[in-house]
Amino acid sequence: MNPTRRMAPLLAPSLLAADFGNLQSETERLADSAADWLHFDVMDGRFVPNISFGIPVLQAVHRHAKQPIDVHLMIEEPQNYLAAFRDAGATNLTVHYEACTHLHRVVQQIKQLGCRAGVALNPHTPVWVLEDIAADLDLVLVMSVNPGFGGQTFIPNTLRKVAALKELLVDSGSQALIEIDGGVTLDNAGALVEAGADVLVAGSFVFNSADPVATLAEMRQQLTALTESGDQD
Ligand SMILES: O=C(CO)[C@H](O)[C@H](O)COP(=O)(O)O
Repeated sequence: MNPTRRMAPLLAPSLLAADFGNLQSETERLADSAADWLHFDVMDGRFVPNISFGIPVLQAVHRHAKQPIDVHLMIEEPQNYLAAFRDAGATNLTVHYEACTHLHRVVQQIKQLGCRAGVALNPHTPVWVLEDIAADLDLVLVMSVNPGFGGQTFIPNTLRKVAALKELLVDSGSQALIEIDGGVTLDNAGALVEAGADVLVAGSFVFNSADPVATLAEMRQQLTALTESGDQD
């Protein structure tokens, strides 16, 4: 086996782009899809200029979900809500670097709750800020749009950033997964995986398509083919 080969990425459709009037059926139809995680975007109108949904909605989604729920907290003072989100069904809890003065403490709190600990970086935040905490992380979420809204255009600099992050994680001996969030489509997914992405979040591309389950299957098929062809190198 080629030691540098890429694994097919995990797929995490973002429920931000789902039909909120039918969240039960939206969640249930993903149950047997190619989705590995369900991505759940929490926005507070303070850290980001938009409000989405919170703890009671996560509880409701969790009742109908088969996949682990990947909770992305785009909120200020996330440390005050971690246990509530864990109790509501979060498997992964990702907080923003830019929202945490005491990031190390918050990461330890997430781990003590038994969740995977993730840290998200806004597009302007360089990856080197994670140098001294990388080894403690399970997940680094790279925002490839400015957080707050679905349906935005992918920021191309993300590719360079993912490659730099991959190098930092390897140098730190960190096993953290690299997750990309914002504007992900089949046009950029392959390049992201080549750069080092392990998890792809996709909202509009999946839910605005005619058949979200078929779109996820197509993503899975194309990205698996890409990673398998890398095996022959
Ligand atoms: O975190 C987010 C916005 O802050 C969304 O998860 C992200 O934008 C995914 O949506 P889309 O694929 O439509 O860009």
